[in-house]
Amino acid sequence: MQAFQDFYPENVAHCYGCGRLNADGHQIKTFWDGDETVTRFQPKPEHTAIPGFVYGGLLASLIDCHCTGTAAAAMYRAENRAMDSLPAFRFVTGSLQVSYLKPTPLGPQLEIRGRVKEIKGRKVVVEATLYAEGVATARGEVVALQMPDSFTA
Ligand SMILES: CCCCCCCCCCCCCCCC(=O)SCCNC(=O)CCNC(=O)[C@H](O)C(C)(C)COP(=O)(O)OP(=O)(O)OC[C@H]1O[C@@H](n2cnc3c(N)ncnc32)[C@H](O)[C@@H]1OP(=O)(O)O
Repeated sequence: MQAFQDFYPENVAHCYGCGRLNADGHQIKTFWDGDETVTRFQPKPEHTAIPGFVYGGLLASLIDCHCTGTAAAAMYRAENRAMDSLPAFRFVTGSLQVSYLKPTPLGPQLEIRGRVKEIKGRKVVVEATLYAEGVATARGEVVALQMPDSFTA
């Protein structure tokens, strides 16, 4: 099954968090699960904050890219379009808010689940919860905006 990120056009597929063409990046993969979206990610030992626990910046990055991917997929769904149809929707982060609820243990695979809160014009608001072994350890919200033309290099 193809992930949302597998549909990103080449010129927006280098993001450190989600770009499939960024060999050194996280290359997250996000899928629909009913009305929710899900990403699973295995942190590495170098993603340490305090020994035994995951660095919060990584968690923010996972939530960020999970939500921008969800925003793009949700816009396709709202318009009843296939994700490989043109023109492509491209989203960037307007704002990213993260609350760290509990320390996130380093070791288990993490699961991020997202839900679309609002679609309005070029804006999609997505909320996400990050779980370690079924326990919610972080929660976030992203305001994703369709990328203006000025963003392309
Ligand atoms: C699946 C198939 C694939 C298809 C293909 C997909 C490609 C998918 C590529 C992904 C690629 C990786 C993405 C990674 C995530 C980053 O790491 S992206 C990098 C970090 N983000 C940035 O650098 C963004 C920099 N900021 C900007 O470029 C501009 O400020 C923005 C965010 C585009 C907004 O500017 P704008 O479009 O002129 O916004 P504007 O028209 O003023 O406002 C529109 C609405 O958004 C709201 N808004 C605007 N800015 C903000 C803000 N900063 N905070 C909150 N709300 C805001 C406004 O209040 C307004 O809301 P309403 O009044 O309509 O309710």
